Amino acid sequence: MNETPQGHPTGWPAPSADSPVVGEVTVPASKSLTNRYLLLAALAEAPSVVVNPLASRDSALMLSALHALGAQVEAITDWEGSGEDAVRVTPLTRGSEPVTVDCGLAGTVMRFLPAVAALSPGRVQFDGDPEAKVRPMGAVLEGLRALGVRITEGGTPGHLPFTVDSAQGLEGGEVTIDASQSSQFVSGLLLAAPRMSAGLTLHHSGTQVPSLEHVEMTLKVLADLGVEVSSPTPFTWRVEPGPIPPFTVRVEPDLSNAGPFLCAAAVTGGGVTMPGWPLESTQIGRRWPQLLTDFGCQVTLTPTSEMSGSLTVKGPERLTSPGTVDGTAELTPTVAALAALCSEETKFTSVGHLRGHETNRIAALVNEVRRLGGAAEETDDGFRLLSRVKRGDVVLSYADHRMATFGAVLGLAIPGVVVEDIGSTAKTMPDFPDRWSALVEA
Ligand SMILES: O=C(O)C1=C[C@@H](OP(=O)(O)O)[C@@H](O)[C@H](O)C1
Ligand SMILES: C=C(OP(=O)(O)O)C(=O)O
Repeated sequence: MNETPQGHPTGWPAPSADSPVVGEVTVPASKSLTNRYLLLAALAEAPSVVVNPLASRDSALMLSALHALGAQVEAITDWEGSGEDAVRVTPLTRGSEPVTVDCGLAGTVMRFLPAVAALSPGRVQFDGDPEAKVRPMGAVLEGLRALGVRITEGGTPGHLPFTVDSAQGLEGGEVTIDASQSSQFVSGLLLAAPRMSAGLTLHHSGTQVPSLEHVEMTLKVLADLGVEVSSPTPFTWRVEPGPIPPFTVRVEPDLSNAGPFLCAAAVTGGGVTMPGWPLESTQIGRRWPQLLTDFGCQVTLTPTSEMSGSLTVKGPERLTSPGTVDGTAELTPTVAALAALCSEETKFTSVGHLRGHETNRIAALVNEVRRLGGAAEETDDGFRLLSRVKRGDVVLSYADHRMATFGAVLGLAIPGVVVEDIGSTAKTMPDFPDRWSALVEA
């Protein structure tokens, strides 16, 4: 194991592959879908059941927050003999006493729950990890203020911590925000909108919303539960007011977290199969088959039921860069691991908002590629990977699960990679090290 830098005395020696990685793997449920369903269950008319929810730090933070806001949460094992776990959520009823919500580092908690908190009278204090206090929150707070909610900020303006204080609940109506820094600003307001007495018409004032797939996911989840939603013009969304009927839903696997496992085949010339791949999905990870093909992999999806299929990725002898990778949002660190192993240059565009993710991912990726002997530089809307990484070293994680898995993927191809904090993967996949070893060391 390599020496780690001062202040990081331990680390996770990433397994390196001396032969192609071959195997079958499944991944836990989607973070984005789990947290949307849990939130909407807490706003529904009667108890709802979320089957196969993600069990990770981000979903635990969502459950604790909904509980603090007055929802009851019950874990069910072997739901109806299916062998799968589930959570039953009894909708929230708020008392008037002040409550605190710990957002940890979860964007879906810090951006989605302020509007939920504002639906009922009372004060809710939002706080989170030190890394969360630099993630942008301004558009959520300004949007709520424009809807009549009192927000008191306790730190840097436009950031955690803050208090949401709603005297009468939320009437809704019409509001304009700038969601250029995160699609979660849009989703957060839309998810609470059915319970606003006038519903909500939301306009985005900028030219781009990053990760629009996640807004599409929000609209689809609402529509599937019977809420009337529309997008009369680009960057305007309308959610009609009305009850959310109780529901039972099964959560899809997390296609973003599938990425590192599929990349294990890509970077070792191996073959990885993932059963249960949804044939249709609103997750941005649906882009993996195309992305992997663009880097020279052979990808096949064989339907095994009406809903899902078996996805197989076969890695090439040598990865080749597609040149430009555009708008990959939360997939970017994993795609960057592929690009960092290509001899050709790769330009990542329309991902400038990653500076407001779990860490400044643009700076983090450029730093870590350079540490491993590659050349990289930041651009306004992303970064360029200019030459291949050459040697193993410590890969810092910056408390970011996707930087940790970036290190894991590189470690397969470059011996001597040590991931500084593999524990950061607990955000969305607490057993990542075991799943990784089971696939790559089999
Ligand atoms: O709504 C969601 O569940 C998410 C939206 C995206 O946020 P950004 O638009 O800030 O990238 C994504 O990166 C994040 O991991 C999850
Ligand atoms: C950006 C991410 O998370 P969050 O939901 O905290 O924004 C991510 O998971 O890559």
